[in-house]
Amino acid sequence: MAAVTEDFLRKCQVQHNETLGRFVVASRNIGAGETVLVEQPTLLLANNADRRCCNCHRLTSAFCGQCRLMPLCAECASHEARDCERLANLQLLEQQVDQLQAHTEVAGALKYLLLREHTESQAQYDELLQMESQLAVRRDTDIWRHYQEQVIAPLQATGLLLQLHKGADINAELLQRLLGIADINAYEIRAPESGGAMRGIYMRAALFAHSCMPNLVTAIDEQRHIKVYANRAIAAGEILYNCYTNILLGTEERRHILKTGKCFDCQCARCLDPTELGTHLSSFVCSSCPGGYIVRQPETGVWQCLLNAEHTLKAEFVANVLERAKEEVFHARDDIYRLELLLVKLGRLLHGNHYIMLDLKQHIASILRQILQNMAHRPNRKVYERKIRLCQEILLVLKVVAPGLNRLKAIALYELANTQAELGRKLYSEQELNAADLLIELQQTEVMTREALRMLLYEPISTPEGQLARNMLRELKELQNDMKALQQANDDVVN
Ligand SMILES: C[S@@+](CC[C@H](N)C(=O)[O-])C[C@H]1O[C@@H](n2cnc3c(N)ncnc32)[C@H](O)[C@@H]1O
Repeated sequence: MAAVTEDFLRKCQVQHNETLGRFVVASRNIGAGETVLVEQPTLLLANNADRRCCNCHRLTSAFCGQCRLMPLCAECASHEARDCERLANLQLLEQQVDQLQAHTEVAGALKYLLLREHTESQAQYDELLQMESQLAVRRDTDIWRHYQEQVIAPLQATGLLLQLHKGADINAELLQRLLGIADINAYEIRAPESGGAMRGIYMRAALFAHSCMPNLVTAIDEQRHIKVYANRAIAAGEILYNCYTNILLGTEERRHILKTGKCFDCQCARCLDPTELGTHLSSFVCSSCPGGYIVRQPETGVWQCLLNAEHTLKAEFVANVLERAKEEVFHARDDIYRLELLLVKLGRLLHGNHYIMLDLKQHIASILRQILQNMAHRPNRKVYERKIRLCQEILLVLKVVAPGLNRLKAIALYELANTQAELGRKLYSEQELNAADLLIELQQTEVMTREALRMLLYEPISTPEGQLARNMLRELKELQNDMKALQQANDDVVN
């Protein structure tokens, strides 16, 4: 595969303005689901503080026996030969090697620097240097000082830099720039171990601007190729937006992540609307007004009731409640009774759609899924109904903040469809539903499953969502067979 597919060149145009820096615009109409870009990573990096094998990317504490500077796990015999050879040729004393090995983040910086060591990768390095680093904003901040201590000082102290190509040019400023480029532009990608994360630098995919209501979806497959596709129809001239944060966080949290991690203030429609487009993902309950909700006014930062502006909350109180709520959610993890109690308790303070309430609901729904999958638990009707309700509540919010094709929405819809079908079958087997009623239930399941499948069709096959889409297709066929059999049974009864 070419580093960047033709799609990008045919459908996109890179522009520049004061606010966004470089950004991407659709140069022609793009249909929902249409691919905008498929790209290989230029660099794969461990998250700061993780040490990963530079060949297989598993966590490791071992180093390559040849170059001694790149992490290499016991199962991998070698890594990229030209890099290994280049590093092995450096004149370093044992204690200097020890010093470099002791600083985990040095390996990531070396990956950048190695690009400028080889003529074949010089162009990539030059292109990389054009990426946004937010050097001015990050200067003298905590992360700046951290990199100075953990990466720059060891590289300078050991004299390694001076042995590289035009080594005298590699000063602290250049290194901060390279490290900033990784922080500002990298995509989080799945690491080999379950639940682990690492980072990938994709030079074209990094150009998309951010919105909390994006018009793009990104998916990263097993080979770590990124695929970017439209989540809705996009007209020529529209800016293409990705979402750099979790879409189900509240405005203050999303903006905090964007400010501290990516160094900008998001001004999208969702961030500027105190009710978050009516979802109330950040709203508090007003204890004085029945049905009143307290929201943060973006211009003043004041937390005010929508029904009576004199009813306010102090920002410190809000921050305190949220901090304690997050702690309680964390401690209640996996305990469905504690989670349900917490939902009731927090529901007195937070809107039912508040992002912490949604997080709780997602936890409870996933525990219920496990209970329902294990028939030994003999779940009763209430368990099914509870899960159905939770899925519906989560979906209501997702439909607003993620109106187009969206993985989370697809999964929630599939969960809902499945649970409804299971409940229908259970009631039928207990003779509480007749064949005609079950048929109606299954017809609804079919509609929902098709809709969920439609949203996952564009996912690369080797992603978990791509696999889910395959399973859904199989289940849809089984469902259609069941429906035919039921229809037959029903017709026989009627005739
Ligand atoms: C991943 S880079 C995007 C490409 C970058 N604009 C460039 O010129 O290389 C992220 C940076 O783009 C800018 N940016 C992206 N989305 C933005 C937005 N919605 N509002 C303001 N700045 C944004 C910020 O400077 C941010 O640090």
